[in-house]
Amino acid sequence: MKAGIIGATGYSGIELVRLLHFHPNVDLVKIISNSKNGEEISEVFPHLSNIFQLELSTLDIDELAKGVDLIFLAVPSGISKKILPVFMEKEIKCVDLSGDFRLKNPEDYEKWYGGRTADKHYLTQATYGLSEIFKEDIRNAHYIANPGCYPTAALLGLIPALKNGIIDKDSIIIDGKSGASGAGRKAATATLFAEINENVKAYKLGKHQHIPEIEQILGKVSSEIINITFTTHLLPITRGIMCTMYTKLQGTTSEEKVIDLYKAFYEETEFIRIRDAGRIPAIKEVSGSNYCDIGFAIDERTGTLVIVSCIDNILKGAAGQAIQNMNLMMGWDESLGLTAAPSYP
Ligand SMILES: NC(=O)C1=CN([C@@H]2O[C@H](COP(=O)(O)OP(=O)(O)OC[C@H]3O[C@@H](n4cnc5c(N)ncnc54)[C@H](OP(=O)(O)O)[C@@H]3O)[C@@H](O)[C@H]2O)C=CC1
Ligand SMILES: CC(=O)N[C@@H](CCC(=O)OP(=O)(O)O)C(=O)O
Repeated sequence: MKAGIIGATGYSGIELVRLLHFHPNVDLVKIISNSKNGEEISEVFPHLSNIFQLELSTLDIDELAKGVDLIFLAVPSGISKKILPVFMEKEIKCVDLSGDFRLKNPEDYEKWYGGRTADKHYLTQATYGLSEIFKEDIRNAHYIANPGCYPTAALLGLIPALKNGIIDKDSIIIDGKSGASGAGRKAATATLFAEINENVKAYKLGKHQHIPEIEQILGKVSSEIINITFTTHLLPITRGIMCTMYTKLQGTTSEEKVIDLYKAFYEETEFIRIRDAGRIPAIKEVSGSNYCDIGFAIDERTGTLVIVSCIDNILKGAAGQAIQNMNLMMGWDESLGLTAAPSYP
């Protein structure tokens, strides 16, 4: 199958290039960049020297549509909503990594992202691609709204407890922490070395664009209105996300019972690893892989279940999950091209 990437020079885009080059069923034939038009990808990114050669070109939608079966859009939110509808009209399969097609309520998009949402006709055609939770919908989809990085970690950690009624839906607090690559490759003061090194900052308090996305999906799986408290922090590391989640338990239970429940919930999945009692995951234990590792602790004094969920933001939080969704859409094994173990340390 022939694939193309729009936004191949960004952090998610270049990770898609690396993963798709080694994917057994994909021929990566088009890589699009406005800023590096005409340059060889391995000249712009020397880590690909002697591995992958292809010239970057500017976006010509008609020409691109003629040459590929599937497109990945790895461009900023606000850009995809202008491009994806054109591919929808041409019935070319797409996986969009941006936030433009995730929120189904136009008012939410306007409030949290700013600007007008995509037309409803196109918005409703995009399937939310949280691979493990909406597998059957994704298998039948043509267009995927790939989840945000924080929502992937948070939702995979919360959904089994919420769906099984073991936590109070009104008591969800998510403490999210991300490496700097989550902010993308564009130059910005907030992600300068001198700003993040030996520092940790909280940001976008009560204003993060992933709040409505997490609430939308928790609401969908529980059929209830869910409001969360969500705070994000920037860590002095390159890759990785940790979401530590605090929720009140409904009644009493044990860590072993919670672990058994999660292991049963994710029994059929490839990339979720549920930790045994007392073994809390760390970012380094998933970095460079498509895994999401989840661990638990119960604070019996306060009746609180603490859930810790870790992913690599560029893999399971972006390019890795995008490929997992492509595999599902194409009817292939969902782990094709994604079997690398985490790189440690
Ligand atoms: N980084 C992460 O951890 C995650 C990112 N995402 C989402 O994935 C998408 C890509 O993110 P990321 O890789 O971090 O972003 P980057 O900022 O690293 O890269 C953005 C890419 O988009 C291209 N681009 C920028 N502006 C335009 C434009 N106006 N028209 C067309 N192309 C444009 C740039 O290429 P050029 O200027 O060369 O054309 C570049 O290749 C975003 O929507 C982001 O929200 C989702 C989950 C996690
Ligand atoms: C560290 C950092 O800045 N991370 C970004 C994650 C961006 C992202 O994935 O956002 P989309 O929803 O637009 O895809 C943030 O917190 O906004």
